[in-house]
Amino acid sequence: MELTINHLYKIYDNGHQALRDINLTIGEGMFGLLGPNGAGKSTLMRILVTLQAASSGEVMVDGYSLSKHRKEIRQMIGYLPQDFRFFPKLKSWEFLDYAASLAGLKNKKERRAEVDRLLHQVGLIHVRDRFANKLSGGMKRRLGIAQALIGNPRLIIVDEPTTGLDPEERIRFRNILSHLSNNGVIIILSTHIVADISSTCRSMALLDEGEVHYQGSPDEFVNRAKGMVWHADVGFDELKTIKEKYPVITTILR
Ligand SMILES: Nc1ncnc2c1ncn2[C@@H]1O[C@H](COP(=O)(O)OP(=O)(O)OP(=O)(O)O)[C@@H](O)[C@H]1O
Repeated sequence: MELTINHLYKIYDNGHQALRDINLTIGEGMFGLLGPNGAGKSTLMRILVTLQAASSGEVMVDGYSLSKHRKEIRQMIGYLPQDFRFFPKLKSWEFLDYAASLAGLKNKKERRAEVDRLLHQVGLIHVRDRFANKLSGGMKRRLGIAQALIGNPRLIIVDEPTTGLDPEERIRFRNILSHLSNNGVIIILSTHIVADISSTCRSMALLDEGEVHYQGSPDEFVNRAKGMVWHADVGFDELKTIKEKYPVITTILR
């Protein structure tokens, strides 16, 4: 299983160039995509899951071309979008059951078994009867990843799943992904948070203003940055000034 991105560009209708000549080769395991707000991470992810077309360039997944074999590639994909919402008034298991039936699991008994397997996998079996929109933030993200796992996808794309989670839930979520990544699948994790990547990903890319600025191992990335990285809580105006003076690796909106 391999994903290759060659000379990918995205220019929005308003002329904004969101991706510029992206070239990446991503193998099995967990791949981290790091970058500040507006770097182009979600744009890249939406292109990879076929929700949005690139302006030019090519993506190959396991020998299939994204432009020519959308159907085949869609069958391989599990996706947790950044702004994932649940239907109100559905219990956790009902939500997954509905998502599984949309995904083509017609047999009711098999579907129920699959739903319980997924709930176990993400540590939510004890809240299977709780309404999905009443779960904690971390539980909601785990239910989101459970829906992304329906049909055993081989390419799992997760867009900023840990933003806003407390440290314990963040680690729990990372561990679920890390565990999944040992099964011959590709997991692409987009995040603002360096620790999400350094603790779990085999390789990574740093994206900023639509361009790849680093590609390689998280260890090397952290080593290169040692002694040169600062953390600061700043307002929008101050951030502008800082950006003019220093390279900003990542930003988190509070
Ligand atoms: N539909 C659109 N039309 C025009 N510009 C867009 C559109 N969607 C996104 N953009 C712009 O493209 C750039 C990249 O956006 P994108 O959402 O991919 O960034 P991101 O790295 O995911 O940021 P965040 O972490 O804030 O979600 C941003 O400057 C954004 O304003």
